[in-house]
Amino acid sequence: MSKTSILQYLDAQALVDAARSRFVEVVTAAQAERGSASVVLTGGGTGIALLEALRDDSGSIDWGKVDIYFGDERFLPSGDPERNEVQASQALLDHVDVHPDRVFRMAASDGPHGSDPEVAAAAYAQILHSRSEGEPTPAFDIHLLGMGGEGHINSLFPHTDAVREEHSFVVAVENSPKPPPVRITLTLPAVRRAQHVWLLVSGANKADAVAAAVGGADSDEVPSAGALGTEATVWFLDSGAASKLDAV
Ligand SMILES: O=C(O)[C@H](O)[C@@H](O)[C@H](O)[C@H](O)COP(=O)(O)O
Repeated sequence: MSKTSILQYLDAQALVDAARSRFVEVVTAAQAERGSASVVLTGGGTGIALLEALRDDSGSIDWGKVDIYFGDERFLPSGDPERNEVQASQALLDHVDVHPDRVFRMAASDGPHGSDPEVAAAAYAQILHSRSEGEPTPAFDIHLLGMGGEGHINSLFPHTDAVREEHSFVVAVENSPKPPPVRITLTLPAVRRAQHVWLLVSGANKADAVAAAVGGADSDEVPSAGALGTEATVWFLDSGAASKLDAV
């Protein structure tokens, strides 16, 4: 059973700094052990802030030996500033020596798989399978996650087919309550393939969802409750996001 840790920080900056140094630790340890690492990036303000922090101080990470995946993507034309991969590139990927063949972006709506998000989702699932020697996906070293105020992670929102998906590892979402409406997302089975699942959550508006998830809510109600790593699940919280947790 994976261990869940709840780490509280004064503010979002301290949260991001702590996550950055742990990210460097885990990735460099994976590279020392097997020569490479695999990480899943997330969109959203806190997730992107972590990428910016890594750009400024990524320690001894050999970025050319990191496989980079995305937890979800807004299904928009390539280059659209709303796309997570565009924001991740501006924050980090354009500034470090990633290997272009080891960055796995989810398709754009004007990409090679056309305008059908289901086709694009299936194509990404195939990429994950092709990178994992017979397994459905790689055993990602780290899956980064932001969380919305109602507990969504990636593009998995409460009471949806996507959050209830138990078999597919990548699905299309066509009615996201968080704009834009059409997205591609890893599912909970995919999130749970990661050794380390990290939730980066800042703001008092998320405190209820944090308390519910940590308190054992059902993932259909609070999707982040279903985000569990095979080795460890870590909640990186600022004081606002942690403000509804019972005093220890
Ligand atoms: O594509 C997305 O929108 C993100 O993947 C989404 O899951 C995000 O992480 C949360 O909405 C939290 O976003 P903030 O950190 O900006 O609140």
